[in-house]
Amino acid sequence: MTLEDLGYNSELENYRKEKNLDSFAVGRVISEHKERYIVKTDEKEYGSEIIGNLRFTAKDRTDFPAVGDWVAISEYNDNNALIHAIFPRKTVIERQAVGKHGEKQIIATNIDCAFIVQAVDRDFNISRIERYLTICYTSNVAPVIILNKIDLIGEAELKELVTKVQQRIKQVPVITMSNENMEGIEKVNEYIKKGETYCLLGSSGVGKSTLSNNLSRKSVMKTDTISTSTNKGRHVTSHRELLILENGGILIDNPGMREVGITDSESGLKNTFDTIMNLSRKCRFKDCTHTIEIDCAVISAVEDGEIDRSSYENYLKMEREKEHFETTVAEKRKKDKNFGKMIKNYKKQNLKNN
Ligand SMILES: Nc1nc2c(ncn2[C@@H]2O[C@H](COP(=O)(O)OP(=O)(O)OP(=O)(O)O)[C@@H](O)[C@H]2O)c(=O)[nH]1
Ligand SMILES: [Zn+2]
Repeated sequence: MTLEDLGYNSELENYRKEKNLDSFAVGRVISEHKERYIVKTDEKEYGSEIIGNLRFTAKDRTDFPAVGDWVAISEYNDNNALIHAIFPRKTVIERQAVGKHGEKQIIATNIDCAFIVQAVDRDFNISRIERYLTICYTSNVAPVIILNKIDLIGEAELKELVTKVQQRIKQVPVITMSNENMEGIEKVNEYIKKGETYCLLGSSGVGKSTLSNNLSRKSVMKTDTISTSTNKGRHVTSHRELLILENGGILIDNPGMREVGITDSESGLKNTFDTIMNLSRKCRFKDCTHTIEIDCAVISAVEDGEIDRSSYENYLKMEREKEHFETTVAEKRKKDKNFGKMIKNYKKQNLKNN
């Protein structure tokens, strides 16, 4: 195993030299659980935590390591290491943090290409594909659509589904496959290049784990857990979330990939709904919301059937989610600022009184 097998490249090596990180070892975060990280190097895996300085300078959760990150570490015993620095992230897939409005949570970093997996039976839903697509475009991750479980439907039905997808989503490759009879798996493999990192996005039950098993050398997914002793004498067991695939690609399979909410996804929405975006230039009002305005080019196009109505409705829904996220962030900032002011005044007051 070399670092290159894990996706290390000259860009990262240049950064290491530039920042004088030569005295540290380099590894990739392959799992995270409650601020304990498993970092894989070319030699072994370490249970790791971050150094105090990294914690104190962190502005929010996104400054903490995440699965997929490259990190500089120092070994402090055979099994454990300290994380001193996180290398710059090429891409970041993040979502609205569960239960914490206006906060982001990183799901995985440094992903080159995402497979958006959907099953052709009950799960099939183009709006959901558009949602994952928006997430990909927001994070600069190249998308590929996989329609799985094609063994469950007939050829004609499949053809119809593919046409439907391609009518609404242009310029994204669509692969049809089955884990059951292995049809189409080789088409998935064609997209996987050595040293590049991939992930599977999709709802529960669409066949992601089965597919990653089929793509990886060994069936390690659900069976293989690793146990790492911590400095506190505890044992942490965690699933490996990063796999090396048969043809040298790296696959991140992370539980967070199942439900991914919209954050500040301006660029993602623009790319996913490019037809709507292009048309909106023809609306009478510059700030047209394409809902109630007169002379709205988007509404006209929906009425003429030029834009699919469910695609339009999906766009409006995600736009609202995006706005909700942004408003919450703005309100939070204001609150934090007011709180900061209060502390400052309090300190001033204290100085005066003493
Ligand atoms: N008929 C059929 N069943 C499949 C196919 N792929 C997966 N399955 C079945 O679908 C079920 C769910 O598959 P998983 O691979 O666990 O799905 P998942 O997306 O990983 O689900 P989560 O782990 O909950 O996110 C299992 O019973 C699989 O055997 C397929 O191509 N055809
Ligand atoms: Zn409009």
